[in-house]
Amino acid sequence: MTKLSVNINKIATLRNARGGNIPNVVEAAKKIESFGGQGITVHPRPDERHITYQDVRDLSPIVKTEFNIEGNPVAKFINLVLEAKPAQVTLVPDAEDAITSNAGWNTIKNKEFLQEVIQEFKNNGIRTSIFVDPDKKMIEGAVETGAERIELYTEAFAVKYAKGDKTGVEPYKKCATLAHQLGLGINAGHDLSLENINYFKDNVPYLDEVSIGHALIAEALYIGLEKTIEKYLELLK
Ligand SMILES: CC(=O)[C@@H](O)[C@H](O)COP(=O)(O)O
Ligand SMILES: NCC(=O)COP(=O)(O)O
Repeated sequence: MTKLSVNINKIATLRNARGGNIPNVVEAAKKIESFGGQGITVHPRPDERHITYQDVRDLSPIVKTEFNIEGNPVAKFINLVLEAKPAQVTLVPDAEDAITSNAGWNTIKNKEFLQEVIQEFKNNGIRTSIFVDPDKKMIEGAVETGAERIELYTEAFAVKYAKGDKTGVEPYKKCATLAHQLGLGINAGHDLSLENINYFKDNVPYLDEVSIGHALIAEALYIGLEKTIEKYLELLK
């Protein structure tokens, strides 16, 4: 079974639009868990445009499933993660001004840096995952960093799938098989949705977990959060 971790960034985006506390991200996380969500993902960005550092501190004691914090491991982020002690940290090489995550790590060029950061998280009992493009060389490089998992960056698959081109899944199949052979766990995320998740899941082996936010929160506007989560869980069985 592939676990569903719900990314709640967009709930914070809505809250921040008015500056108050509606919707409340802590209450939303509790509801998501009560609806069957198997994890909560947040991606605090340096400008705190959605999830704030304080949100991470508030969520940390209340998340009962798997708490996953994503971000670029700059000093401020590392300190926050060490304080929050989530089950998993996902390292993403996103630039400060990027509108959203737009590339995976070059695991070869950044090997020493990643080894150092990953070791620090491991010493603190936090599972590490690194965001990578579906490129075999980057998967081989990921093993060298000491990360326990990779998160396959699924935007390229999602873009092709939306155009009716199902071949976009091929590199993901190959990379997931290789990653599994090399002993890595496999997560995936970015632009996954009710439209494409079933095809991805059925075609990519050894998928431990997907984190889904943007589409899931948008879909919930039409059919409600509970029903949306139910549908994902059914498609991920
Ligand atoms: C790491 C990743 O894939 C991103 O999808 C991310 O977590 C979403 O971030 P935004 O909500 O800021 O677009
Ligand atoms: N790691 C990917 C994630 O958490 C959610 O990405 P998206 O569904 O908001 O594109």
